[in-house]
Amino acid sequence: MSDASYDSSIQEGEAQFGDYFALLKPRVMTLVVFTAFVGLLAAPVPVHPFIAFCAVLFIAVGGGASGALNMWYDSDIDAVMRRTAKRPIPAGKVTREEALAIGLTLSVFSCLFLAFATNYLAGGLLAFTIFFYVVIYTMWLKRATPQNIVIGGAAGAFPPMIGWAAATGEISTASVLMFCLTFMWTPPHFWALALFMRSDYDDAGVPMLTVTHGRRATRVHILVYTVLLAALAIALGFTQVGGPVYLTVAVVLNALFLKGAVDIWRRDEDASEGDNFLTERKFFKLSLLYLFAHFGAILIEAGIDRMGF
Ligand code: HEM
Ligand SMILES: CC(C)=CCC/C(C)=C/CC/C(C)=C/COP(=O)(O)OP(=O)(O)O
Repeated sequence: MSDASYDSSIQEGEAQFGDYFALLKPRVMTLVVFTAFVGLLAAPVPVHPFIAFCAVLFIAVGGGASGALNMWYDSDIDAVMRRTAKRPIPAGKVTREEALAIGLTLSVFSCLFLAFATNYLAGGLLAFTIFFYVVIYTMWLKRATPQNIVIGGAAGAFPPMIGWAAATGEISTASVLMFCLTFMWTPPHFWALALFMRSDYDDAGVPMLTVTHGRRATRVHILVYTVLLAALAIALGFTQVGGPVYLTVAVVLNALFLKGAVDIWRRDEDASEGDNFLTERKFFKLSLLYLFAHFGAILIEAGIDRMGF
């Protein structure tokens, strides 16, 4: 369970708007929201621009709310890890109680508003996604098993399905395919970060794969998941979400991603310190471009379909 001991260091009135905003994990959520936006616009039904705007806004707020709840629960871990020690709660800017209140309030409002602005399925899916990230991943899996990312990754894969449901009121094959793409992408995305963050998870006692099975096994896992991801991503090119533009993007990016995974796999542990984990850092950055480009291509394909080409 989380420890609130450092809350005593909070000085009243110190928190600024930026500290509360940081609770929402805005940088991570930009790409999450983009995938939801693509899910919404790729759906083959016209959506009024104002409704589309509201839907994306409420999904963004719901995603942010789940980030605040994650920071509330994980404040003990965040205080120990270098990467997260400056977050608003461990930095003493925001109390755990404030983060909990903000997270719960925004969660309830975002789900209700999305349900009323679009439909109950979309609102329900958003609620389930928040529940999955906060309760299943953060409170349970993250501290329990090295498979935390593999199973918990489902949380981050739901947003395109939420967007699609907001537009259509349905779950369809196309939206499930988008889910699968993000789901398979999450483990290599995260394990690369775990590799170059080296001792962080070790210090915090979080059973990430790097900690429980070691760095060598993590490199092998990255390669295996990247091969599976490449097969899936290219196969999607021949489904209803794909087309020539998507296929071109998928072939190029999967070739680069596979090369990155092989470079990581071949890495000599002793060289790690010397080149400052450049290989892993590059792969992590490439993972962000990878998902952005695939979803961008899905959006272009939907636009081409709609124009009747
Ligand atoms: C459960 C699944 C996921 C895990 C465990 C995970 C883990 C992480 C972690 C630990 C970071 C570093 C964040 C930081 O230092 O604040 C990160 C960064 C990032 N993640 Fe993920 N991620 C997941 C899913 C996703 C998904 C689904 C997306 C987008 C669709 C995403 C997009 C990003 C982006 C854009 C960044 C870079 C943020 C920055 O520039 O600071 N992640 N991820
Ligand atoms: C719409 C909606 C509800 C979207 C949620 C999407 C989602 C689950 C994104 C996951 C993003 C993320 C930063 C995970 C970090 O894991 P972590 O919490 O272990 O990372 P940390 O160590 O940086 O806190």
